[in-house]
Amino acid sequence: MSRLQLPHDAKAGPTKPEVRAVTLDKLGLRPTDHFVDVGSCTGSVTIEAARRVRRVTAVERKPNRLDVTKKNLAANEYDADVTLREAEAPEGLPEDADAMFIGGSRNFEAVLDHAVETDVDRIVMNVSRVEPTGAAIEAFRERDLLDEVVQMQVNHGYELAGATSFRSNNPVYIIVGRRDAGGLD
Ligand SMILES: C[S@@+](CC[C@H](N)C(=O)[O-])C[C@H]1O[C@@H](n2cnc3c(N)ncnc32)[C@H](O)[C@@H]1O
Repeated sequence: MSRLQLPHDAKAGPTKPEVRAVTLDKLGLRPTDHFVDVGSCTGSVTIEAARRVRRVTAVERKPNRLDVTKKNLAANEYDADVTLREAEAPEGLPEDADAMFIGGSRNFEAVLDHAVETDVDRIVMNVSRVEPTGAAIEAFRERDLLDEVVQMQVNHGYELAGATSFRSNNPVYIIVGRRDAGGLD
């Protein structure tokens, strides 16, 4: 398939390509999965998942951002059946998801409760600020979901005085959860 295209922009996205790559790897998506993207925004994760699984539900609370998800989906090739829902999760979440990405952190505890109640197998949440990261790790731990926490910092090279220097992006914390996880090693 062609490279991911995101011709339409939205303020809070996209999840950066390198972070997406690790996030998708940790989600361990399978062709038979129903995947749910909480806070789809530009749709970058929705589209990547739609190329890997049979069914995707994208939930976004802001109508203008859900519209960006829709337009960016239209600019890409994918095979999945994709449902777009304008809602603030846990509202709008399906009852039969296998894997969930939480890119939007509002109500994340209630979202995790829904995931536990509906037996979601794999959950990944990305957070960039430190205090909410701590609260999210604790929420995963309390629900026996916590499997791994990855801190990721990406630096991109640029030319400086005829040589290469690096510009750093802010670090991102990738919290990886699995049903009945045993906690961190
Ligand atoms: C950091 S952005 C996610 C970026 C997205 N993964 C992308 O690649 O464009 C977070 C998004 O989640 C949405 N959001 C936050 N909490 C939400 C919730 N509980 N339900 C639905 N959307 C939510 C915000 O409106 C925002 O668009």
